[in-house]
Amino acid sequence: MAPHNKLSNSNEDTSIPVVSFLGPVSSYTHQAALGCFEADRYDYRPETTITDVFEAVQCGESELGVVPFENSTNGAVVFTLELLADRHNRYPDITVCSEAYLDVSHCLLGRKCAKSTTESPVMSGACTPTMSSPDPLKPRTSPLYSLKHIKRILSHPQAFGQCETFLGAYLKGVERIDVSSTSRAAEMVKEDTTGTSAAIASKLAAEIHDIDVLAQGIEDREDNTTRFFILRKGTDASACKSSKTKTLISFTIDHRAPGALASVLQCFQVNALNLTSINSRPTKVVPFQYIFFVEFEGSKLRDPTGRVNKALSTLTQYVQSWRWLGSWDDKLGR
Ligand SMILES: O=C(O)C(=O)C[C@]1(C(=O)O)C=C[C@@H](O)C=C1
Repeated sequence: MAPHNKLSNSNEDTSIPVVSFLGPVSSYTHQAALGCFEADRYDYRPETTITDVFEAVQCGESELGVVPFENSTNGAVVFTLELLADRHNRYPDITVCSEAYLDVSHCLLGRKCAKSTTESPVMSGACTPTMSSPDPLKPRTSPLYSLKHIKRILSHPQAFGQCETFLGAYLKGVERIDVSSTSRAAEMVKEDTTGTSAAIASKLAAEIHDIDVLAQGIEDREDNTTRFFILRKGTDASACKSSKTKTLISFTIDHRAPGALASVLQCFQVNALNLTSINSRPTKVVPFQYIFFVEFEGSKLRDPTGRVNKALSTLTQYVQSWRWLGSWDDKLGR
């Protein structure tokens, strides 16, 4: 990996690789990055948006980038898919070289209500069975303090989608504001002197920004997990060391040709390659036509049976365009 970040002017090469991540510090992406790269061997650089991470890697400012890809409760991170779709060829050299899984447990962060810190939190009527909702979902946790003073909730849109049951029960109808990350939400709540804003963010964000934890474990599911991609520029032939690997491709097809998508998917079936995810985003050329993303088990870079490269060469006859987006070691369950 080419070193970039010079620490001194001496002839001795003391440079360390830069890792960009969706910041600010204490975002879940930051926590995922910390689990992948030893803090003393890498220069961590927080970026404001996922786009900034892609740009830093593409222009060579950063050797590696960490971005969220999907969540087990709320699905794909559309911002990342949009960038991987790369409609204007802005990130031609970006590939996925690794992945990381992080258990995600959210807190509601804010200021305890000055008047009612001892008041027991009041449960809304959302859990009471009604004619229209005879079997309402029960949140996994209840607030530690009253939430009566909360007028707005800030978070990353992904995090809102992972906490719907808690929000529906205790903060129904409260305004939601989408921000670039959960840690940015925590920063903004810290800055709000009225004390009426709350953030959905991590416990680490509460500690770093010195704000109160009003509720914890507010995610809908205990097994809430987010998968992150590690990006690099170009190909790292040594990215696939394990016997379990994954590959991601994107492609477009002729939407008028019946069975075009089925023909592409069949290339994987006939080569006994198991699919692990399928996503799509609009082409933004013709309405309701899509760029597809298919992820499957196997590596283009280390392909002893030749099945991956066979599938990839066969699918070229069914697609209008396609792109290999990377092969890496499967980290699920490790
Ligand atoms: O906002 C953050 O802290 C992030 O790192 C982003 C992100 C995401 O986009 O999925 C990461 C993990 C959680 O799923 C919620 C938000």
